[in-house]
Amino acid sequence: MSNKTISSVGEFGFINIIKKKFALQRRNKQVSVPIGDDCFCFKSGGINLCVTKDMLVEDVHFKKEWTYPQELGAKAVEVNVSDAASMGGALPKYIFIGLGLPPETDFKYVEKIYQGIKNACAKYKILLAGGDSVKSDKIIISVTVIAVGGKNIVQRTGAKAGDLIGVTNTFGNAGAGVELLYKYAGKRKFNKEEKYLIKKQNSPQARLKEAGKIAKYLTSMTDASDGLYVSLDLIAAKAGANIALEKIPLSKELKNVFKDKQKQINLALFGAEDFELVFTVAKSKAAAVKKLVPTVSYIGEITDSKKVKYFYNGKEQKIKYAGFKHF
Ligand SMILES: Nc1ncnc2c1ncn2[C@@H]1O[C@H](COP(=O)(O)OP(=O)(O)O)[C@@H](O)[C@H]1O
Ligand SMILES: Cc1ncc(C[n+]2csc(CCOP(=O)(O)OP(=O)(O)O)c2C)c(N)n1
Ligand SMILES: [Mg+2]
Repeated sequence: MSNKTISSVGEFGFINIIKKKFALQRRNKQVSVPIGDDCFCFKSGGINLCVTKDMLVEDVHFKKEWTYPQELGAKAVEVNVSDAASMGGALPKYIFIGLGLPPETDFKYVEKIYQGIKNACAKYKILLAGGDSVKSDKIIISVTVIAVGGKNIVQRTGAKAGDLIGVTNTFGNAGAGVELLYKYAGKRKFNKEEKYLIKKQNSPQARLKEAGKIAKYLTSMTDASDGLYVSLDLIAAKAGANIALEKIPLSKELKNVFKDKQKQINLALFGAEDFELVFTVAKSKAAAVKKLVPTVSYIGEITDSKKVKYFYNGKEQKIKYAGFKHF
């Protein structure tokens, strides 16, 4: 036994250790996308089934004072549907809900979480298939979604030099929302633009339809749960990329509430939880993708430099990771 802590190993370090430990077990012909992508996919009866799990934990992903329980239930579903969307619009079919609840939790509160889960499941035609319920110190919602992959499964890997890097919509809103909540919740009222940013934090919407429309054109894709910077590292780091920071789309609300340009860029790169898709596409197909999903912006290009380089109006900027860390 070593005396290392999980913090010193880090989230990604820990996942890599697990991947290695189970390497032999993964050599299986049915597996089409192994551990390490947004979903695990395996072939069954000629179709690809895609499975994903994401959790929401009180005081890590939300605070009870900041979020309605309905929003929480719906968000727990949306963040998982977002992982299915990232595989090229895999259609979510079944959901399992693991709940950890402090015994003194108001029953009405739990019912409202389930109302949120039900609303989101109805939106995507997902069937509740089971779960587990246990006592815990904090509220935990652990969701597993099983989805049916489309004809084109899109993985995080696959980007080629010369491909354009696209995003489905604006970045930084959800991070801005949570920053406002930390600073001002319970202290003062929020204005309309601030409320817009907070809504983006509490009620993210998976880009499932968009993903399905454009999947056949894409060479790689992921969803930006950990922020645009991490997503770009995931899809581009092995090849390399040049990113034009001034091209990252920002909402007018973000620009009005946070006037400083550098702050806007930091929120876009490191704010996280926007659940927009980040993808790559051959240049010749980029216009077709934009036509299908008009909110798409192209923010850079894949290179063969093995590094993600950032530029602002052509001038290179050194950017260091400054985002959320679980451990
Ligand atoms: N505790 C764990 N045990 C096994 N696999 C894990 C664990 N945590 C994360 N993973 C896997 O590591 C990969 C990356 O996880 P994560 O960064 O959470 O992805 P996502 O942002 O799509 O939720 C995924 O394949 C996920 O299933
Ligand atoms: C109370 C509170 N504090 C901090 C945050 C910010 N936050 C929590 S988790 C997270 C990163 C994304 O969550 P994770 O569980 O890593 O998602 P995954 O990549 O697995 O989909 C961020 C930015 C928040 N949403 N709420
Ligand atoms: Mg996850």
